[in-house]
Amino acid sequence: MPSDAATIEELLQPLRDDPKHSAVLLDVDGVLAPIVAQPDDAHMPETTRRPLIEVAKRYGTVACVSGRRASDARRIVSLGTIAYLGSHGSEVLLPGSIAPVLDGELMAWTQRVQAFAHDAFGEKLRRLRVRLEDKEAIAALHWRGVPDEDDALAAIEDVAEAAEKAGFVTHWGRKVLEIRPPVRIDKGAGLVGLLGETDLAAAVYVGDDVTDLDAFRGLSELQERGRLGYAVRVGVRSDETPVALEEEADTLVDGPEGVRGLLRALLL
Ligand SMILES: O=P(O)(O)OC[C@H]1O[C@H](O[C@H]2O[C@H](CO)[C@@H](O)[C@H](O)[C@H]2O)[C@H](O)[C@@H](O)[C@@H]1O
Repeated sequence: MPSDAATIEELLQPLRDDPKHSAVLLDVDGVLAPIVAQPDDAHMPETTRRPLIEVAKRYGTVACVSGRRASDARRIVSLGTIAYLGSHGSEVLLPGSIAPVLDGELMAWTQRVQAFAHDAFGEKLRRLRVRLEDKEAIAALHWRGVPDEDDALAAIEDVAEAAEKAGFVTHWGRKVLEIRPPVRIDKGAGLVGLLGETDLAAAVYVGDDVTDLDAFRGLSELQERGRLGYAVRVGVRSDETPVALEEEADTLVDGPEGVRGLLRALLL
């Protein structure tokens, strides 16, 4: 992160100068929706929804980019006029669409991923109160808030090792292990797919986790391709902030409250 960090208002000025040719790109969990123990309980507060509705009216492109299924991200954000990139950029749900466009290569793995996950999710993980999230081609094991997080993590590390041996790819997020197919899943590639044919003056991406680093790099790729002028990468600080996110972000804001402030700053 640059040491002579400008204020968020200053960093967002190029977007405010040309909102119709600017993109506002937002992660969901830990950014718009505060982190909670049960993924199904996540929601975006009304105090965030109000400025987001105004941002969606003013800016040319507004999209949520989530590790969740695109439809799940839209359920949480509950705004039909913006785009959703789900499953870490692999699914595209355009504004007003009923169903997402899915990545065929990824979806072809659903049965194999789910079979592995259900076998792995045995008596031991259940006793430790680990939760299994079914995202079709991706399976997620969550241990946030279980009675013994250390024991749960140790058991999940064993599952990760077995998953890698079985040919899957594992990815660690905020108190979650994802078991993924060995195909490219990348928020940056998703963004380049969504915006690669659009000429943008400026864009901001806001994220809180390792998977968001790919989105930061996606902005750089759009710049290198000459499709995007100015880019600002915003990290969302928490007690779980990955070091790499702090290093690669242009600036940091504090939690979903800080994101709300950023949305309001886009409307100044
Ligand atoms: O890319 P995101 O929109 O940030 O999605 C990342 C993961 O978010 C969810 O898990 C995280 O949030 C949960 C609810 O606050 C929390 O309980 C969990 O510990 C976090 O890892 C979601 O369940 C995952 O599928 C997403 O990949």
